[in-house]
Amino acid sequence: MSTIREAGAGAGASKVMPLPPRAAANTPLPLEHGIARNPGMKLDLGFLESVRSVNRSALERRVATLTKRRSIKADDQAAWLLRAIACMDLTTLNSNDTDERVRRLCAKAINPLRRDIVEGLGIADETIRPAAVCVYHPFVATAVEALRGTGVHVAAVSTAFPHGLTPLSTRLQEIEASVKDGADEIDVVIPRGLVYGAKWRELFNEIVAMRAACGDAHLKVILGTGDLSTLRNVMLASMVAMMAGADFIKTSTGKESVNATLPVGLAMVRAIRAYFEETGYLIGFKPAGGISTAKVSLDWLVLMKEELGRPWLEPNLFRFGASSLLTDIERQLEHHLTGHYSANHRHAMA
Ligand SMILES: O=C[C@H](O)COP(=O)(O)O
Repeated sequence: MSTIREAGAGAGASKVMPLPPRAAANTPLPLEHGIARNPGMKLDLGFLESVRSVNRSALERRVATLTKRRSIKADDQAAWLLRAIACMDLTTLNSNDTDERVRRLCAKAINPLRRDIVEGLGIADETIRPAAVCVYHPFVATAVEALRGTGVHVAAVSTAFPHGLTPLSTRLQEIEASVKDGADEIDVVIPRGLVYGAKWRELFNEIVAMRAACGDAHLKVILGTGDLSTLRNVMLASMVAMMAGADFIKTSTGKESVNATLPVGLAMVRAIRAYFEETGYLIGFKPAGGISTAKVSLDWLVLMKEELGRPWLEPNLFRFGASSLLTDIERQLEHHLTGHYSANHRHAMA
């Protein structure tokens, strides 16, 4: 039987960026899991203006180094894949979603791995589940009911997902309705035009209002990076979202023609680091869209570990937004145990 070591303790564990010391100097607000919630700050236009350009080839080189030179093998890999499940927002955002489909997805979230795999891995006494199920607003109440008492959060995509193009008042009402139905995480999408027009103040004010509408629900701000044209825009939009009080910044809706990519993710992660160095607050990161293989999920985990450190391997600071990743992870874990791959249809819907 395999022995599972804690993800982050084995391969890929070297050269972790030490956390800068400023966190201890702050006295931020208490929050569940011991992470202080980002209260936001004043919009710092001077900082934004100081960001001239972002070096794409340097980011690409860094990503190549991280993903090619660091491979995670065997038992370490199984542990990291279990970590990927724990950091997952198991998602369905389709035009043909139904209550029944959402209930099935919630059942999968409660038991993400087949019994024989759980027993084979020797983790029957552990509870490994995705961090959240992510749905459209009409299915929030269904998901809340199906997941009650399990510890799995319910995330709703709000604010005219995936484009963000309705009046702000309508988008705020959407958030309030999802919170009222029981969503404790709200994924909002920004109107990309505010970024093209460098309307940073307007973007900031919108996100501040969204954060207020969320109340205690956590706010994930989706940038739609595939639409933002430049890495500088990605960096600036990331900073504005964090200054406005985002708990997480998220790459994509999954509906853009280009979704989560590692170099763009790295630019956002560097923005998280800069915000941390400025304020002492730890902001979460959620790559989403097109992350469907176990191998790619490992690349993202290594990136987080190497760039930000161990705290960003926890679900309170890192999530995958993914609709089909769990299926491949389950297949890889079965392969780890048996040496064989089974067909996708042998794994319950994810
Ligand atoms: O926020 C999550 C994404 O919409 C999921 O995208 P995906 O279906 O490509 O995994």
